[in-house]
Amino acid sequence: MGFVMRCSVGDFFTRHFGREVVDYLVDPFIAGTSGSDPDSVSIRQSFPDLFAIEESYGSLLVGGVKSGLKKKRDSKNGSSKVLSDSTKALSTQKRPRGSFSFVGGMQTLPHALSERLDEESLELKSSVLSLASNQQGNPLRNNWTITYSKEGSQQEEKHFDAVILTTPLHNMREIGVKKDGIPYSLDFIPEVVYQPMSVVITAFKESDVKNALKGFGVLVPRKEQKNGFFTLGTLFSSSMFPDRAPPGQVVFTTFVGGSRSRALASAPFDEVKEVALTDLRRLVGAQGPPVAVKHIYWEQAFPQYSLGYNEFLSSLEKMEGDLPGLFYAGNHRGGLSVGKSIASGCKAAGQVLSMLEGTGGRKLFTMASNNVDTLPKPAECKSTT
Ligand SMILES: C=Cc1c2[nH]c(c1C)Cc1[nH]c(c(CCC(=O)O)c1C)Cc1[nH]c(c(C)c1CCC(=O)O)Cc1[nH]c(c(C)c1C=C)C2
Repeated sequence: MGFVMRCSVGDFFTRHFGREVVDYLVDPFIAGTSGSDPDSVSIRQSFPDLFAIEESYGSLLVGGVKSGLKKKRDSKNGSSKVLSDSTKALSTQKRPRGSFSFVGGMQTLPHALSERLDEESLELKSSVLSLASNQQGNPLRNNWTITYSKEGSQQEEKHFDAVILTTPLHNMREIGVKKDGIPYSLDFIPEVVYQPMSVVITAFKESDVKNALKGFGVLVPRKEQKNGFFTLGTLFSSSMFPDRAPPGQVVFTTFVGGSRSRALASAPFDEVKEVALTDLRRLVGAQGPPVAVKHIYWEQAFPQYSLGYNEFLSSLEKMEGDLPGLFYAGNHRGGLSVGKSIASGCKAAGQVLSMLEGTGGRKLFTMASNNVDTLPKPAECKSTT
């Protein structure tokens, strides 16, 4: 059981389908959904349905057939029995999938959120220096003290009933947490690996791109490095979201780096741009110079859902148990996507509300980042897909 719990996506698919499937199907999928690689990520987190089938039936084929038959039987009988955790995963109804964005890009979301907050509730360009909890007295009233400095100026202190933390965990270690005046060590929380990523956005004249840009984009298997392809993949951004390019132009978003090439992710602009343009020429037939190029480097773009992810989750639960009123949410709890991150935040907000219910508590501090440095401007918020 321990082996299955810590099994990687690569091991799992190699065992069931062989290494070629891993190299040419699973590897690009993992790169395109996390910037990681099949041998470093947990099967349990990445493919929970397949994990549950193997756990329940010992075989994907037998499990697939039996769970299919069971589903048929259940729907025939109108059965609404309480299901075990593993069979719940198998019977969960398909949710609609796909990418989404907003008119004006993803920044529209934080803009819209900031618009709804008054000035006093939103502290930007601030560094949190310490988080201190005082469990004596009424445990649910004002027992969190946040010390922070705004734009490097003098320290300020504020008191809250609850704190939702969404920073990467290494930020939290830097901040330092205290419980009843004594430092509370977070050393029991396993280290989280973050993938670095360079994102290169290029615009071309439509007439300079030979290939038809059908679908989401293109993903590159790691094995293709031997043939001189060094990007992870490219999204056809203006095919997915037409408002991203003016008429007569197309826009690509190319990803470089991740666990596949950490050093390349942080290479200088000219080098990363050349890698992106070389692949674009060969993959989509982009000719001539691009109309525009933009490069963004994210030192810690995505947290990796490593093999020990379950131990990581247990340690978060221990921390929240030890420090009542502190909740952890974000893209390393329950999924990387924007939708799952929003769901994680909503869940934490719900937990705070139920904790405060009946206590008269009201004050809530959400620490979205230790390094927020731009004041978002309000913008229209419309879903495009
Ligand atoms: C090539 C690199 C990357 C591309 N997108 C991302 C990277 C690292 C980032 C990313 N894409 C998705 C997620 C959310 C994953 C999740 O937890 O749900 C993240 C962090 C979504 C996604 N991207 C692709 C698929 C199939 C999905 C899942 C969609 C769904 O759940 O329905 C494929 C894909 N990603 C990229 C390309 C070029 C591509 C396919 C052509 C770029």
